Amino acid sequence: MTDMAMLDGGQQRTAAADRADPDSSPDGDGAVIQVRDLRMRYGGADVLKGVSFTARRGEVLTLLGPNGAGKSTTIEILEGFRMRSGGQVTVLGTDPAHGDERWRARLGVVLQSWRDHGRWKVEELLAYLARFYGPYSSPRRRRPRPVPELLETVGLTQYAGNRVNTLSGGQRRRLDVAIGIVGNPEVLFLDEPTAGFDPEARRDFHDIVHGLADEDTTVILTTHDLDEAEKLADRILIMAGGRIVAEGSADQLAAQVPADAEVKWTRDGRRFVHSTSDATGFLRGLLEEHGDRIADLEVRRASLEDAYMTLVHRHESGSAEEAALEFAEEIR
Ligand SMILES: Nc1ncnc2c1ncn2[C@@H]1O[C@H](COP(=O)(O)OP(=O)(O)OP(=O)(O)O)[C@@H](O)[C@H]1O
Repeated sequence: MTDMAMLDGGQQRTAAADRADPDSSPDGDGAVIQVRDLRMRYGGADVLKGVSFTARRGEVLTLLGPNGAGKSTTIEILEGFRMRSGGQVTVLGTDPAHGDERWRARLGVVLQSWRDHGRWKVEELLAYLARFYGPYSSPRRRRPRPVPELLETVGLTQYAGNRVNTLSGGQRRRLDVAIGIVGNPEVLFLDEPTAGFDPEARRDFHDIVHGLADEDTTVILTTHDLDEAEKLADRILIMAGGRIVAEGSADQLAAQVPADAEVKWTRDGRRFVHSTSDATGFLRGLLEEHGDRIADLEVRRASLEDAYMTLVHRHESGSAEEAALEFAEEIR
């Protein structure tokens, strides 16, 4: 379903929508999203095998995992675009399988690049979409965002009058993001949002996500960019084989894997590199032996990339179930 199809129903809203406050509280403990034992089966294949997690208001959660891990399927179920095979899911207190237009108006979705309406001008398209959100505005959450502000936020002001089909790939992706946030969502879903972004656009996008989180928007995003996950996420969920095999901040994840630190230095103009499980002891010995002759010293500890690679390799060598069980033990 496209955003447009999703929004067309919203046009039929009655005055009742204007009267009610669409911003009800999240679930009692502050959880905006609750997922318990989520399962998905396509034909005979189980692609989600019991996924559980929660997301709080204003939290940025990143789903990481190799191709086919089940990230998009999870997100699409939360968005209400896909019916699950089992488990319990609530988003803003509603089961996505039964979400109505009011509920949808509180979500923002950035799917694959916006391909329809190529002949529309950027600001016309945004203004058109914006008006569907008006009936769902509330004192706590104004809807929609004003289009000029939106254009400024995503860096498209100078392209406001351009037709959508003349935008570059990265500019279109910026437009996708603008479409995702035009309704000032409480929960924003982003499926690989920065694919095709240049470094500056990527940094602008990171600023947008931080700004949204500051406004108490919960952001769930998938990415294959570990650096991006590290920069953006309050919490990272690593998925493999239809399960969450690890969860935590980038630092917490890095601490979970046994990985050596890498020590680099120069001595008498020569460059050296050494891997060690005891960086402190190694450095003590190095300085005792060579003292002032050591220069350009760098110590690189295990990173998110190390943690990710270790978990993915475990999965590829068939021990994802073990990793998931270990993880389940840890959080018990
Ligand atoms: N409509 C479908 N019918 C059958 N199988 C599907 C369908 N959609 C997805 N799958 C399968 O479900 C599994 C999970 O797919 P999903 O798209 O959720 O993975 P992903 O983690 O998002 O991958 P990627 O990183 O490649 O986007 C894959 O094995 C995929 O082939």
